[in-house]
Amino acid sequence: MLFTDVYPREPEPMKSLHELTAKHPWNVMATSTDEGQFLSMLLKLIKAKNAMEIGVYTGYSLLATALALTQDGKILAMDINRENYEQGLPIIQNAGVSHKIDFREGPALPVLDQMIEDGKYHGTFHFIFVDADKDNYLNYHKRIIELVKVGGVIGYDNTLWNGSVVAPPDAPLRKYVRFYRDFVLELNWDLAVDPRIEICQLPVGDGITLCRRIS
Ligand SMILES: C[S@@+](CC[C@H](N)C(=O)[O-])C[C@H]1O[C@@H](n2cnc3c(N)ncnc32)[C@H](O)[C@@H]1O
Repeated sequence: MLFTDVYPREPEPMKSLHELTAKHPWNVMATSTDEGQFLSMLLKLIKAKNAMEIGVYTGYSLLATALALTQDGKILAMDINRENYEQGLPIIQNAGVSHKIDFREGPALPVLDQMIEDGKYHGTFHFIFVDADKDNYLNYHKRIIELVKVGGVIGYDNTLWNGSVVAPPDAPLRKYVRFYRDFVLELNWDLAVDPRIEICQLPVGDGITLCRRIS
């Protein structure tokens, strides 16, 4: 992400990053480390085999994940929009990893509910990446904490939410950033006190919080 994505657009010449951060210090929280590279490294380190992704879009993080899973790895990928997934699919196919992907079109919550009800998926996922509707992150957490293995990892994307999580209440935020900020803040608070996990919030991309299930 570029700092120009974070900073409210103004009809005036671009200022230096120094000037912007001096005026709105939360901008420094917007970083540009590549999320795909990070996921790839993490998944290889933990030797992830069974993964899930909520929020696929055109499949950038999905491709990084599918490439990094073990040879026999599988990823359940969910998104309400198949068209976007299909746009990126040729690249996934060229990379030779499409056989690892089980794509389901539709909202993720009912699928998770079904998996919980089935019982056989409890504690089976090595890695779960959540990058979808921010207002549902806590609903996802309630469910996927049951589905991830003890010792496995959940990654929540956008937990710095354009740096807005530390912006003052009257900060000039874009409308959608302001709308979802409270949901992200609530998630961050809840994760911080959840005794079932240990967490680490990283300034990768727009902020990724890793949660290792400990009980
Ligand atoms: C930020 S994009 C995902 C980007 C992708 N993870 C990447 O890094 O390349 C968010 C996606 O979440 C999807 N989404 C929104 N609400 C959803 C829901 N209730 N269930 C599943 N996917 C949803 C959107 O359709 C969108 O494609």
